[in-house]
Amino acid sequence: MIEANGLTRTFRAGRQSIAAVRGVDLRVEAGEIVGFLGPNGAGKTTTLRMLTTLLRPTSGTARIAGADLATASREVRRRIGYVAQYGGTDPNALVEEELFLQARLYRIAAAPARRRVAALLEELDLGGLGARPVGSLSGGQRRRLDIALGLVHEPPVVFLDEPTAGLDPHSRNNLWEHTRRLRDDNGTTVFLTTHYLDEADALCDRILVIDHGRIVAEDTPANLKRQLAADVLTVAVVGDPDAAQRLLAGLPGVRQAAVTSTGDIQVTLADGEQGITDVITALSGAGFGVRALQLARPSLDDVFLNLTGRELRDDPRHPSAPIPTTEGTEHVPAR
Ligand SMILES: Nc1ncnc2c1ncn2[C@@H]1O[C@H](COP(=O)(O)OP(=O)(O)OP(=O)(O)O)[C@@H](O)[C@H]1O
Repeated sequence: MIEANGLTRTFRAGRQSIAAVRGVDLRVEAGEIVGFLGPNGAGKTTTLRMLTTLLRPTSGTARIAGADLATASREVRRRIGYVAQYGGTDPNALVEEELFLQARLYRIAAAPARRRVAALLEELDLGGLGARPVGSLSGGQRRRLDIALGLVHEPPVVFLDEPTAGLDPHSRNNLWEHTRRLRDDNGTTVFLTTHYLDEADALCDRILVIDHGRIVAEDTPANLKRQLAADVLTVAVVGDPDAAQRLLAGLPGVRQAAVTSTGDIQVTLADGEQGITDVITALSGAGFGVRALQLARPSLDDVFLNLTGRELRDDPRHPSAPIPTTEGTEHVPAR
């Protein structure tokens, strides 16, 4: 559904040449939800702007929903929805007017446009808000309107730029639910950028990590965690911890075993779920009792740090604690 080869963009800033995106290859299948992550300045926005025809690549090619970016950019625009980080909607316009206008801009005739608006209001949980001025919506409602505006022409692919930035946790969950539904009910392909690793983990089938203009990793969240960060098991044994440590250090699947200052044994495992069984079996076979066990699974933060040497959330523009919106709670209807 999205295929890019060697996508490159260099900017000129005075005498300087800035290689923002340096040969990005990517492939997104129909119906996938793919998260595009990277530290500040990594090249996410530049890539997104190229894929959505807003910026011409310096070199490289891409096809979106079957249309070539360079030779059929108008067709690309027709086949994609793009939800920018800051929607430019007039705050005084009414919600349904905005949607209707957008539908008309896509040359949808008046009667079907009205039907489409009604369906979208329902789909994105905005029923009853059609006659409200856009400026009166809460943060979560506003983001859902932005998404509805991007979906008016029923595009098979939608690009979301930081869809939940600044929303409170409840509104973020609600938006994830809507994004999943887009894919599950309509088969829409979703390509999104995010600064929230928990969002990428919870929502995305696959993650692409970009750093210094190049893709440095791509896989499912689970595989990335397995490959790039380890599970750590802390065991408290009844018996001599040094002897237990020597025993555990020799087990297959154990990368490292060390006795901590409190006399526990910290075991780094390639695969925590399998490893925990092997550790217990080996300890009890050698006559050690087990007083306590604790397994720490890696997070995408660990993966990210390993890959880029940087935290994803070290930018004050993207605080780790989401800024609450005026809306306290939003109802996610049971499905
Ligand atoms: N119009 C421009 N002129 C010059 N340099 C630019 C321009 N746009 C982006 N850059 C540079 O290209 C690099 C990549 O920027 P880009 O905005 O794509 O990163 P990003 O990953 O989206 O970052 P952020 O998370 O901060 O939004 C940065 O070094 C940026 O300063």
